[in-house]
Amino acid sequence: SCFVVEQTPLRQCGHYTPDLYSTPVSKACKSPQQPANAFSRTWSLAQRAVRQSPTRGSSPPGVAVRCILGPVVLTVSARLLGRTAYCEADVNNNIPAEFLVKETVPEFKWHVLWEFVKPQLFALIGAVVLAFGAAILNIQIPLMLGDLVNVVARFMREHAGHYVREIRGPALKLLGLYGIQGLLTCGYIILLSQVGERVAADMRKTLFASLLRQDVAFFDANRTGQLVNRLTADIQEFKSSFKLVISQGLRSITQTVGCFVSLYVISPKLTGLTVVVLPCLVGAGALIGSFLRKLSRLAQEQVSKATGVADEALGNVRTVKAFAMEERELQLYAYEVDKSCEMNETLGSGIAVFQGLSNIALNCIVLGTIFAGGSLMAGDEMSPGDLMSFLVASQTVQSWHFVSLYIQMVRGISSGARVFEYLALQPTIPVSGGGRIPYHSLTGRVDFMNISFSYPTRPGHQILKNFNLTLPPSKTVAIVGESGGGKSTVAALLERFYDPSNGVIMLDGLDIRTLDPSWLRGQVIGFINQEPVLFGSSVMENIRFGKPEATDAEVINAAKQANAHRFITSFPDGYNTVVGERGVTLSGGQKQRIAIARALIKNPSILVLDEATSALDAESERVVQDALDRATRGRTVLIIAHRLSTIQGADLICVMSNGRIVEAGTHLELLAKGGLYSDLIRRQRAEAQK
Ligand SMILES: Nc1ncnc2c1ncn2[C@@H]1O[C@H](COP(=O)(O)OP(=O)(O)OP(=O)(O)O)[C@@H](O)[C@H]1O
Repeated sequence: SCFVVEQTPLRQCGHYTPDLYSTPVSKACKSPQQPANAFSRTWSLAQRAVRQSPTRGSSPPGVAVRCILGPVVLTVSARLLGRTAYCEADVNNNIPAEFLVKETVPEFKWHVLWEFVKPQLFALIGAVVLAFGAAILNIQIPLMLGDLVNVVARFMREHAGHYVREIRGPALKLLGLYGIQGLLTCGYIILLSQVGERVAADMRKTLFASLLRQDVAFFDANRTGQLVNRLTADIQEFKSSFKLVISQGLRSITQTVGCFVSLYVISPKLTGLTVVVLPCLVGAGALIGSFLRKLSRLAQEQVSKATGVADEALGNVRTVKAFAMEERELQLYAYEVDKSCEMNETLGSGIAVFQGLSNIALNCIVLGTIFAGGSLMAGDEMSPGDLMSFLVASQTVQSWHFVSLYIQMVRGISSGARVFEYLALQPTIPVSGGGRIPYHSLTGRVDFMNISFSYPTRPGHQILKNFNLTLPPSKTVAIVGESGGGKSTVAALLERFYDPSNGVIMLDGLDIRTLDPSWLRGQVIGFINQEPVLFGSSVMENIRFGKPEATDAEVINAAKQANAHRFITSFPDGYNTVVGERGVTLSGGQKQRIAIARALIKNPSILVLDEATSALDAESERVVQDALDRATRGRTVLIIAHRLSTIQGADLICVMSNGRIVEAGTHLELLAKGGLYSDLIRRQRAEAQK
């Protein structure tokens, strides 16, 4: 019998196996029955068999039997060892606790799986046919071994003819069969690996696209880590199960004839031979193994890289959405996923070659044993039937595999169902689609009309109540008010991160729900917030995020407008300076100015500044404020402000309280009024003097 070595994490149990599916070895080794135990159990069974089971024929158990069957037992033991560990590894696969303990299990949708499998149908059918062929050969091989033994037996009985000449024919036939079996095994594993990797890659891309499409409210309700896990752990689990169930399931069903073997024999004489042969095989296996492990590590690193891209995009989804960059993030992710798909396919092929070679090697041990042991049969110490029954039985110890297969199938189905659950989600706010206003006729007037709003995650907590506000074209309007009063919520509604529960937001007299959100966010509104989020790429790429098609000259021009050009060019790598994850290598003021350049490069008609300078020290604030003053010229501007000093020049200042505007006017008008605004000013001055 052959087994899929790729999924047998024996490495740290003292045996080599490449871990394609990254099953944690510690878990695999912690299986209730250690492989070493399996080996000694097989060994002791073999000894008992020698003591308790005399051969059915007249020949006494003697040297010949031991010489022939000893290495065969070792071979089969080695296989059983692998098999046992394999089964246990399956049972102890690495499913994080959160995935094992689930209150509700979503339904597995076969038609969705079909959509992913359909493009790989030919490869899948090929894999099934080859696997089936390998399984049929696995049944044939012991029978042919029996024929071979009969030739040997006849020669022993009749002592006629030339031994080597007589045995050559069946031996070559068997050798050919081993070769074909190895090829079939190699072929179906390559195909299955290809199908598994491509289905998984397609699932990852589709799931990522589906996640990026979701509303901001969806991300309020779900933890990014969990989403990323669905992209990684769940799909990985599903892929492993998919491959395993097809390969092992098919073979087990085909090969398990229902017979259990209890004929294990020791051959002290041939143990010496085995001691010479096995280390060579183990050495060769270890060599190939280390190569495959390296491949496996690289492939896993690539998978993590892809996950990193997804994690960053999903973690910064507001920024991605504010720049309508869902499509670009999807492309970046698809690129990394395709790379990891390619590496995993190479790894799969390596494992397949290893599997084929190990099958040939192991089978050749059996052949060698019979070849060598045949000469010992001359002593009539064993009947051919005994040998046959042993050989056949060694091929049929597969039935215990069904249990682990079933467990793996259940895991695969629940992982798949969790993935499909997110694929089926439909956002309430589409990413794109809807009307656009031609650039030359867009004035940038915004009207919030009778807006009421509660966040979907807190439906009982009303943030805005009959909120009314107009942003006149090319004017600057500032909103001030107590913290948590709903100022940022106004900006989020304008960006269409959420839709109001009641009321309408108009852009140039058109309900923004009828407009294309991708156009609105990508071209009309420039959004700069208190803690700008940068991506871990170069300064150039970060600014270009605002307009992917921008030339270098446009990027530099935007940086100049944002007062950023001088500090960028002072870096040794200039615009190619990599800013580190989330821009950690830059100061707050530098990050802010790059964010301003990123917003300005798309030349937005409306600029939303959400406390853009409140996190900066006085010097940085001055430079950034200077950049903002330049940036706001000629645009409709909404400033959400905490520090009242920065908004005194605004055309209109609105004071928010209890979800609505309670005061509005210029700085001087509001001061003269002596209401809430002048209170805020007084309080802030008092705090500054402390
Ligand atoms: N994503 C969200 N989900 C649920 N509630 C939210 C969400 N974002 C904000 N809130 C709640 O909405 C209310 C208004 O928040 P918002 O950020 O609009 O206030 P703010 O006036 O901008 O406050 P600050 O000046 O402190 O930034 C707060 O009570 C806040 O807890």
